[in-house]
Amino acid sequence: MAINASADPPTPAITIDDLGFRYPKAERGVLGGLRLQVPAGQHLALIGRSGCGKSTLLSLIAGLHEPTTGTLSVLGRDDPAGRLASCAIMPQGDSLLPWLNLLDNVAISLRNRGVTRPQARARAHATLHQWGLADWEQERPAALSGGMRQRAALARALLADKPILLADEPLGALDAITRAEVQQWLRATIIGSSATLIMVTHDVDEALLLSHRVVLLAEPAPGQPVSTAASWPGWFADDRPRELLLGDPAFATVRRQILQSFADSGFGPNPGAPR
Ligand SMILES: Nc1ncnc2c1ncn2[C@@H]1O[C@H](COP(=O)(O)OP(=O)(O)OP(=O)(O)O)[C@@H](O)[C@H]1O
Repeated sequence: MAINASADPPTPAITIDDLGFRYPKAERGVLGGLRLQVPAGQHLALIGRSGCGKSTLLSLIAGLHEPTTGTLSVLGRDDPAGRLASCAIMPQGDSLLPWLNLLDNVAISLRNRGVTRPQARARAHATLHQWGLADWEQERPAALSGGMRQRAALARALLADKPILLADEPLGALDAITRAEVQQWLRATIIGSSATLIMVTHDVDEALLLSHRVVLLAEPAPGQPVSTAASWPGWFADDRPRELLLGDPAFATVRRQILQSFADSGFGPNPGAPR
């Protein structure tokens, strides 16, 4: 990941101003008064209680929904087609196609961009090789571990070569040990990507490890639409190994602050949520 070293402020890839959104026929809005700027190349982690609107926000950015109020632009385009054209989407789960082998699952991103089948397969093979998955490229997703599937899904999303990657709980289905391994691997792998990443996660450590900034979405008061409640710097630019970062007292302090803010945001429907 290139760190912007110039004195100029980084160009925003995504600008969200006073955004509100209500699903058709819903009694109340999901999001309201939301403001957010994501500089190009930044990794942003979105956290918030279940049902607070994180996936909805990703869909809005990708042009799959339209704001009810306010504005939202992606690389200067506010029309849905223009927003969608800039975004690769990694939905919850790995979303690999079960009837295709790994090679064709990854190659599909390039085929969608008009690349010929042989060329798409050659590039997919090179990527799978680079990511340690080439030995499994003829296997179907069901024959692979969860960690392998997630890596393949990420390879597919990155090969789409879009400037913005929207990932909805990309590691959510993994067990704790595999998840830690994939987090470490991801830190090393996406370091060279210039993509702007917006990632939803329920894991505060993961949010801090994989992002430059962590943003909490929460209701400002009970029953009100969710907005941006707070944000903290993330640790993605710190290249120390994951275990060292987790043991760093400064990291632990920010993690505590985030968990406290999360607890204080407990107006939502979660049973037993602290008030
Ligand atoms: N298609 C839809 N129509 C109506 N309401 C919806 C629709 N999709 C989501 N919602 C509602 O919008 C709210 C936000 O949902 P969303 O999936 O964005 O939350 P989330 O923060 O991503 O949740 P989670 O962390 O559990 O995945 C929820 O109350 C949900 O029930």
